[in-house]
Amino acid sequence: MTAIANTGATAAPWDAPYVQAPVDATVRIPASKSLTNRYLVLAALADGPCRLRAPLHSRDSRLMVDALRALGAGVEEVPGSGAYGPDLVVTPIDRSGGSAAMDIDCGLAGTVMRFVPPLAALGNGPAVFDGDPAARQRPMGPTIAALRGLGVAVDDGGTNALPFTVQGVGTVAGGHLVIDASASSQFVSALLLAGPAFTNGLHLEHSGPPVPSLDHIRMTVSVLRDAGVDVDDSAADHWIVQPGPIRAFDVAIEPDLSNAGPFLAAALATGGTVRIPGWPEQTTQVGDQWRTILPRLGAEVSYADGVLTVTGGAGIRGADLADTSELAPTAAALCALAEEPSRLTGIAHLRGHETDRLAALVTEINRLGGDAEETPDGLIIRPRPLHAGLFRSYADHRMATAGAIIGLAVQGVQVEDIGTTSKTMPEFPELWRALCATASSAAAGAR
Ligand SMILES: O=C(O)C1=C[C@@H](OP(=O)(O)O)[C@@H](O)[C@H](O)C1
Ligand SMILES: C=C(OP(=O)(O)O)C(=O)O
Repeated sequence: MTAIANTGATAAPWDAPYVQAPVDATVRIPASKSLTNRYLVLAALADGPCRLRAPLHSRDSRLMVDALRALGAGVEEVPGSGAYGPDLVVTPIDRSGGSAAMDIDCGLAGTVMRFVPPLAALGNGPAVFDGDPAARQRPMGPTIAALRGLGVAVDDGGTNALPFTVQGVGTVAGGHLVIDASASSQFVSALLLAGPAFTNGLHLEHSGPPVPSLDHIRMTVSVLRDAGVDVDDSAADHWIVQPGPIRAFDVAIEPDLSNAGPFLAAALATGGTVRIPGWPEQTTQVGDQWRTILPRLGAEVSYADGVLTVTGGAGIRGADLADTSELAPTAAALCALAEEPSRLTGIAHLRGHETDRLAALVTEINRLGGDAEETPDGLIIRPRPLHAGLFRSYADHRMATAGAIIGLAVQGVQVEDIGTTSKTMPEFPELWRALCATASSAAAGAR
């Protein structure tokens, strides 16, 4: 397994397929980034070997695998039945042994830069964390402050950001800890995942403006409970994790419902139909919100026998959408093609994602002639005809896929650095081509 470097913007721009007939496609989506990387972390701390079936194989998951290997976990690829690569068998970290200094490359993965430092604190010896240039811009202060609050030395050269060194001393006492997680839910998830391995467990309290992306914290609590960990999240902004073993597990990873978004969006952008098999009936993934978001934008959505089917109508409606978290760039692309104004709220923290997504979306939609505006906590997007041009990605996979969605309906859109989709879905260009091919076989001018 080799690390995938970010491709940067050096490759030639990608001609986004422009589709003149409705798509009619069934798309099998690769596994969830958020679930894969949570299960990898839990497996590294578990009380025995664990198996991840049909996991994600992307840049972010490989960075996590490499980080856990550096900390002493064994991760082996074994044949499985997933469509997108082997299963993973993880042998947990042996925490009784010493370890040498290690380097952890976080790339641009929030899950690696936030979830792994608490594990390094439980290790022995220094761990140096760094990542892509853009990673050094992402908020890390609450992770650094939390570790210090737990008695772990962190040397960040005074920057409150990557790069930094965590001095693992083998054990973390845990106990009550107050953090401000208003910039990212990942600050909470990271500490909860390591909490059962702290000697006294963890009582984590958030103090500050609201925590975003609460679905992702519910996912963390759910995977911990499934592994036998006692977590009390009954009081808002408090999470109490009892110390104890993380039970070894064998789990099949759900498809990434956030990454299903651009494909489902193609149904609206072309007036076609897209079916996603393997859609879980019950899930903690934020992407399940597509079932409620897309009808508000004018789609028909139905679910039967594990297949989500989305059919677009004659046009795209506008909507007010709150707390869309990582779904926002995809939703914004649809809103840019809509016939009515839309407002996205509750996403101020997207300024600290792979790039400042609010600024990036406004710049790129407006560069194509659109009418998008930043608000303190989101975006307003008004209808205005778009034209051909370059849609820049800012090393952000969801910006690249937003450009692809717009390109379906606007002739002559090029996307800079489509390879950046390898962060969570290396198969994107190939799956998108296959999706678009279902339209070219239909009668041109059918829309
Ligand atoms: O825990 C996770 O897996 C994630 C949490 C969210 O982070 P934020 O809370 O920073 O939005 C989400 O946007 C990110 O893509 C994945
Ligand atoms: C915000 C995202 O990623 P990360 O896990 O790097 O925070 C995302 O995938 O939209």
